[in-house]
Amino acid sequence: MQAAAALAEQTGSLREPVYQLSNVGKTYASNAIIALEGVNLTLTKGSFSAVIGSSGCGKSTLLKIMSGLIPPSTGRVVLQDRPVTGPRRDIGMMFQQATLFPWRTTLENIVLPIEIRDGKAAAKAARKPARALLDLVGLSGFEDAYPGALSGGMAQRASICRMLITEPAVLLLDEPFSALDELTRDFMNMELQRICASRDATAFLVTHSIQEAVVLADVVYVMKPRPGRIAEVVEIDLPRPRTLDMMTTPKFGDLVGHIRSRLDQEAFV
Ligand SMILES: Nc1ncnc2c1ncn2[C@@H]1O[C@H](COP(=O)(O)OP(=O)(O)OP(=O)(O)O)[C@@H](O)[C@H]1O
Repeated sequence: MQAAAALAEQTGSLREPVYQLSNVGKTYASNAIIALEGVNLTLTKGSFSAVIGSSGCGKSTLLKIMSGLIPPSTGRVVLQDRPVTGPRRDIGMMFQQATLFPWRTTLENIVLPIEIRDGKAAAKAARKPARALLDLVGLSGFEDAYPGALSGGMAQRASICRMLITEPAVLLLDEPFSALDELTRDFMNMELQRICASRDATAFLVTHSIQEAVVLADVVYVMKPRPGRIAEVVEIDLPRPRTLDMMTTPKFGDLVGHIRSRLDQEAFV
């Protein structure tokens, strides 16, 4: 019992649920494809979850439903006790590309969600917290730089700030560093862990990399296609903070090997 309680604490399952999906399914009307079936998952406060699966297993569909962009065909999606029926202020999103506007400075890009939501005066007031976020992600001094002058990693740091400025309850991360080179990606993953821990953020990551899922997540959801479903939930009981050195340990290798064995091999390199 004690061991179970310790594991539950480590994986965050003793903390309050933030985001809950119950029996979520999606059938696209245009082609009658069952993209998702019977998906159940709970994200607890401060937890980091990852979803991995071969191409076409429904990861994007799941993320679109979670972000409120498309409705599920069946089931319930609840964030902070309220059903998700469309895009919401308390949902933060980050994509593969930073999608910063090139004609706005870094600071102006970061406060843009506030400007759209609450107007120019509110965006001006948000400059102070935006500067604090730039400091958090190591971009102090780049407030007035235009995106063209930022590296790929720096641009993604700026988009982390833009995601965090509205203080979302959950962060939905769609392969945020997959366009970066491997070294930068590893480094940014460690940065993401640090930033999430410092804000007690609840995060959900879609990735094609088993290593990335294992090094970052408390829980990895392994998906399988036709119909898209969660085939296994793997708890990652590695200590925190995670380090890149951990990736060379036998325990890490065992976890990666286990997840790999559950996936359709042909979709992974
Ligand atoms: N808008 C849509 N209309 C019809 N079918 C769709 C639509 N979007 C996705 N699908 C189908 O749903 C299934 C799941 O697709 P989805 O894009 O969610 O998978 P994925 O795991 O994100 O794939 P990938 O890793 O290649 O991005 C696929 O069979 C796909 O063809």
